[in-house]
Amino acid sequence: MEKPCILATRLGSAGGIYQCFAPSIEKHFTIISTEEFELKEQELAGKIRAVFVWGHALNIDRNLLQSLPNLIVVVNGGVGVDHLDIPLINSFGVKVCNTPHIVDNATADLGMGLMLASARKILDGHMFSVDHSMDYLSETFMGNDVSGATLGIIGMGRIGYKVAKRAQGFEMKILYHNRNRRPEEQEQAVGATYCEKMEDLLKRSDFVILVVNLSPQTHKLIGSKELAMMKPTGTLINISRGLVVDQDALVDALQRKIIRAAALDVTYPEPLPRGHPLLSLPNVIVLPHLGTHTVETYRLMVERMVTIALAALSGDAPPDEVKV
Ligand SMILES: O=C(O)C(=O)CO
Repeated sequence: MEKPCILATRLGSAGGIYQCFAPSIEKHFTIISTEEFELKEQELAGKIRAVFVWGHALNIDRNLLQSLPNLIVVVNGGVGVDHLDIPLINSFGVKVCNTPHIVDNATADLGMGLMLASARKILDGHMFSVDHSMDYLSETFMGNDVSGATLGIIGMGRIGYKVAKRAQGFEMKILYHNRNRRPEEQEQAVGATYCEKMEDLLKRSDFVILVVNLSPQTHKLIGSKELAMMKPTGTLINISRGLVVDQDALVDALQRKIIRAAALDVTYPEPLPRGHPLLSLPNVIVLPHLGTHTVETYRLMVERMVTIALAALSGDAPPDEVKV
């Protein structure tokens, strides 16, 4: 029997780094890459039952949805679905699902990695080892302690909580700010103290990590006013979405030494264009949104995406449907 088709961004492209995950999809589906779809839209459109999407790689707009009459489900690899117009997709009778839980550890690990890399000048040290262009004893390499420092977590959902667990291992003092306070036993389990006002957290933290979803409430949540509340020795770490921070305000705060450092997995746009001021500032680390990028996490994520698509196609309620 002919397998149903899925339209997959990134995964399908020949030789793409995600090619190694294709076999678990191909057990059940034929993968149509976006490139192939563009070339043979007339022939393929009616066969596509699911779309697998990672981030902004595919714009699922009205035109695309109109061209896929038999589409049942859009499955997002990762938790954040701010790049998807869910009401529009649903208006075509198509469900949207994501893969929460699976990405939590990898994303929390990366947050810790950014904090350590920034505080301990790990990238500067590597650059020195490569080209010896700096003085080994220069203050460039003089870092700051993570152990014992105060970490402020803004957004205490699943990933924020995982960050807290890790920070506990580093004997950090942990503050958090969240729409809803966690039950006392959960706070105690990771030694986290609730700050009802974000301002308190900003003033008291050595490291502030952003772990919120992007929403109208969190859009540019951190601007010049909030940055000015941070300690001059403070570091901002962002593993949520670029747009949670006003990037111009961040550049200004770093240039004027209002805060000491920033470590960003996410920016807008992604990647930042060459020559962007954040890329040439000292004390700034910018990654190209690597939060979930581990072989193990991608393998689990792709398997989960297959499970979701199979459920949706068989008419069952798919797991992890995102409802708005
Ligand atoms: O899961 C997601 O949405 C992420 O962006 C993790 O970095």
